[in-house]
Amino acid sequence: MSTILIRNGRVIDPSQLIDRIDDLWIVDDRILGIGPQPNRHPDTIIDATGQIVAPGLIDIHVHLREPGREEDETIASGTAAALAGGVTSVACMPNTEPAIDSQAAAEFVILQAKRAGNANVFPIGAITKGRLGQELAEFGGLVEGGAVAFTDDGTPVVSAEIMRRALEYSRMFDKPILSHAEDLDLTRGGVMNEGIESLRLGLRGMPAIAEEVMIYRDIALAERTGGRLHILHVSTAGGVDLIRQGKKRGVRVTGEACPHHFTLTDRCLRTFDSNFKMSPPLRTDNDVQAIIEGLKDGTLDALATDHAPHAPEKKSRELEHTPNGILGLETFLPLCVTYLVEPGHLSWSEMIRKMTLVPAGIMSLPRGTLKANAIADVTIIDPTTTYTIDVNQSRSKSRNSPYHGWSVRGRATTVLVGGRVKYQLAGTPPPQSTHLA
Ligand SMILES: NC(=O)N[C@@H](CC(=O)O)C(=O)O
Repeated sequence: MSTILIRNGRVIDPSQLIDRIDDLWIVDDRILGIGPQPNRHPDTIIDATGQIVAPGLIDIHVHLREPGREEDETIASGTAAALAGGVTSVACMPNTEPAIDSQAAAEFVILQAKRAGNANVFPIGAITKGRLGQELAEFGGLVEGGAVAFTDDGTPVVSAEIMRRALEYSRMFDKPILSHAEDLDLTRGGVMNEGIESLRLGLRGMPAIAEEVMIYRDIALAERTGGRLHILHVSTAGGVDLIRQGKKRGVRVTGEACPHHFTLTDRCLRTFDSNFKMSPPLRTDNDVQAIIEGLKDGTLDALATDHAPHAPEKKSRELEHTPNGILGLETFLPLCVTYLVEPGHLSWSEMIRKMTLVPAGIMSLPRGTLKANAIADVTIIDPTTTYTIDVNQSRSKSRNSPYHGWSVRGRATTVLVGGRVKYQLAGTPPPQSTHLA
């Protein structure tokens, strides 16, 4: 038996409404409890004075690229990047090659994650076979193989009929359908948001309405079927409002926001830098404000990254030919601290809730809490440290971050997965053994 005491940190656990200076005790792979534990003696002590002790962060929108695109990322490299960002669990997207659309494919992901031994990985299954939008995938087999949700992310489900069936069928498994909300006719050929900036730059735009019509459709289908719908990477003011209205009507809909959609705008494209190209695209100041409002009033339930690594040779093509997407895992926490907590939009507890308890709830992951007997995934955060993001230090195989050189605040210093220290930021004092050498 091994007992770890994480001493004197500011323990923030939204699942128990805890935010106080206290000790956290771990025995083997489980949480023992918060506060004094009579007759217990730690084998190891981690001093968390001045730091925040939170449930391990969860990112439910991650592209790990394996199988098939190992030049961009592998399950090992992506989960190493997760740990360096304080993320102990990721749910990974099925737009791999081949797509994760079968029990065997889901099992492969779980096996590779076990081999890597970094963060926990929960695979997400495709809605349609091969993500081709034609025929539903075998949800039962996928669930059997460990899939926690379904999506064709990267592309929308074009057919409303198939989306309706997916929402109906998923009820049998109580798993959410994740919507990549995009009307492909409206976005065809676009490389950025459609608006005054695309006009100035002479670049083909993707209008906000392309996202909004699909969010509208999918909420209507969820309302009709009673299925559970989660809207991925919400980027538009109109989208936030549709989710808000849907929730008011009692539709089972949740939404997520990614850091790039509340820290950047389409003005960034003036540089023609491909690291500002992603799907959905960066929008306007008005949309950024709406996303922040949505996070504040609970319309946007979760924070997630849409970590989308692409190898340098792909991201160095001209804007029109470069793939969509940017890295997210290592910059997730500092961007949320710097742009949500520091300006006072969210409290620490509210932010951590959207990175732990809520995403765990959306995908029914047995994670996201420091309750006694829970799996001991813990992220220790230095809330005041400022540092400069250096993409060349990334554990990802790719380098496509628009945040290189940015000065940010807040960083994970020690990360435990299943009661084991899996990551320590360089310069962090190692855990102290209480036994004589
Ligand atoms: N979000 C992105 O910009 N890219 C995603 C897929 C997607 O387009 O959603 C990717 O897989 O690269």
